Amino acid sequence: MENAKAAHIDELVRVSEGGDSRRDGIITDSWRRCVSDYKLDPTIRREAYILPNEHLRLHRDAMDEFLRMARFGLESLYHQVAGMGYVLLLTDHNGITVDFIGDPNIDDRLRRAGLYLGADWNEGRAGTCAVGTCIATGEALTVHQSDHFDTTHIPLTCTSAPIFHSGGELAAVLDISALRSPEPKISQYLALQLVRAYAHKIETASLYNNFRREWVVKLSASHEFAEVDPDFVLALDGGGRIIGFNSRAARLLASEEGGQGDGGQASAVPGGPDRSGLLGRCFSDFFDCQVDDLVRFVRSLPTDQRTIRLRRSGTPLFIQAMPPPAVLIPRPQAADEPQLPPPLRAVSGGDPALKAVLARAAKLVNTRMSLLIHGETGTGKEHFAKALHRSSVRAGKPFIAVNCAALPEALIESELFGYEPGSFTGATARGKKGLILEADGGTLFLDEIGDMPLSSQTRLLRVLAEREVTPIGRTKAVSVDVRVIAATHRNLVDLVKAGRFRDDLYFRLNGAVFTLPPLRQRGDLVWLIDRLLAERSRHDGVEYSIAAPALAALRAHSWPGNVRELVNALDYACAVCDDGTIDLADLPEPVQHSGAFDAWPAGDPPAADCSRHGEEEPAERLREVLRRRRWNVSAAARDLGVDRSTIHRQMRRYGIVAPHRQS
Ligand SMILES: Nc1ncnc2c1ncn2[C@@H]1O[C@H](COP(=O)(O)OP(=O)(O)OP(=O)(O)O)[C@@H](O)[C@H]1O
Repeated sequence: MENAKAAHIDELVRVSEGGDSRRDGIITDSWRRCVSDYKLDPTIRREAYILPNEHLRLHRDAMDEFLRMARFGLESLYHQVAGMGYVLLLTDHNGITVDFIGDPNIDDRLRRAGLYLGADWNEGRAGTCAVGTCIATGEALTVHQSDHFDTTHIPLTCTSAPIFHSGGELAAVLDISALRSPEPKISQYLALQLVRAYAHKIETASLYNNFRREWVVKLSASHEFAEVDPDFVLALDGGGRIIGFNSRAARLLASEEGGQGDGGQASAVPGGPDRSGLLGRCFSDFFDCQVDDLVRFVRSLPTDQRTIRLRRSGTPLFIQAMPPPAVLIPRPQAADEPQLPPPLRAVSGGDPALKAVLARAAKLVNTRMSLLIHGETGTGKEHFAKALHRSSVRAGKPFIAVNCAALPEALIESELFGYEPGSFTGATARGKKGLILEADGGTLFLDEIGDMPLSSQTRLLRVLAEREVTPIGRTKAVSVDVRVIAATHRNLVDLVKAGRFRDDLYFRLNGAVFTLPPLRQRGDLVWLIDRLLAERSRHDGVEYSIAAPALAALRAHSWPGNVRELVNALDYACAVCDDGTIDLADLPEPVQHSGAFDAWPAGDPPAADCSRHGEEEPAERLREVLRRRRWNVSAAARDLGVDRSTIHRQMRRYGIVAPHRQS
């Protein structure tokens, strides 16, 4: 053994003085650095150095989030090599071991060898070693037995790979080491491939984590792997500029710049990723694809047809583009907004027309006045009536809803007013209380009141005027305390004119008329989608989210069935989507096909979609996105999942002018 050490020192001295060596160049270069740069003396043995706990804590704290994220990668790798005598180390960019997994049965031996938490493997202190030399070169490598500079470490075999931050700086080193191993260095070849693969996984996971709110482009030579395990990953800002990359992407683009076009062989370019040149460069400088075309790739093109080419080498790559998730932020209540009772506040996300309706309704919740709600089918008339009821002092009493259009004319009176036992043919022996009396103390909601027969209207009028009901077959009236809220999608004035609706009933009802806007005019569609999905998530125990193209299609749809249609569309989408993410293809056909991508670029959105009170909200939203993206139209288009021409058209429509174009 002593002879072996002496021979090792001889070799070190000879090589560091410029002599030949059969070792890898990366090892002999490191030996020479150790002697000339770090002034290490090969004849002096240095034991492994373990940092005191308080110093180690500082190193760990500095990379807390990264450590949490990398831990899963470490554990999966350890699982792969369990029982083979390996220890896993994760060091920071200084070579300090900040995480470690090893066999606790040999804890003491590992600690003595420096294969332990807190060990310092910087090349300047430990000499040539896998971690230190990996830090010095940016390369993955194996430092096997006598490759080590310091004779203390000669028994070890250590293999390391670098993990880079998304901007190219070294973040950490992943190392897999063993106290003993077979003599030939080739025995560590698989360890080298494994450690490279896991370093790549951790690096890419960290990139996804850092750029959750930006475009992430995944590229691979194989379409099957482009989604699940891409080689090359880039993060782009809204303007299509590169704001992050994994090291394979950096190597690929660096080699493309150098004209070598290595076709994506990740390890072909020595020296680690290009740390300076990529950030801020345009995606389209490197690929034959304008960044605006990325939108196309998140749509329904089959994965095996989603290819782009590197501009210089022409190498084809399969692409997957992940748009930023839709930003669904509930609007905070402005300080000057009137305080609404919570059930009424929950009806709107800030649509101006609806806000005015709710503010007026809040003042009337506890009056005895009858109310009339007008609005297209599915606009939420009953929903609003319930919110009024829940906001009132009657909240603890019944809310009885009657659909006048669904009740047969012959039954409407007996259902509403009730009857005495045996008062008419077909009457039950026990009689019936009637819905109006059922609602005593509470609210009676008469849906589709325009369909109520004239005779019933007369009796209803009496209930409203005299606050009493006379059940069929009874002579004496029963007093009743109900708040009547009626609703209709019809024009009651036209019905009055046609003699089909009593004018005195109309006048009694129309003291307080609320008109609910159709969904296509509401400016709080995104809020409503968010709210409905949150409800659904709570109900199903699944966290639903919505992809930008799907959101764009929902925005572009004209919603003839109003909120009911939206509820149904989202129910359907939640049922068919995978992993809780609603994509364009998960929406019902009619919604998909009136989506922004199909309908808007060809022409303006339907004029009816933006009538007066609906306009403020989308205009403000568009202005906000443009401001956030510093008036970069392409970036705003990508955020909203539409194309640039749509944004320009919408800007003209709402009179929005970028500050640098204002005269
Ligand atoms: N603001 C809202 N928030 C959540 N869900 C809503 C909202 N408004 C309406 N809905 C839902 O939309 C659907 C239709 O609402 P509702 O039945 O109240 O409409 P309507 O105008 O009374 O319909 P119709 O005229 O056909 O009777 C219901 O499932 C309701 O729960």
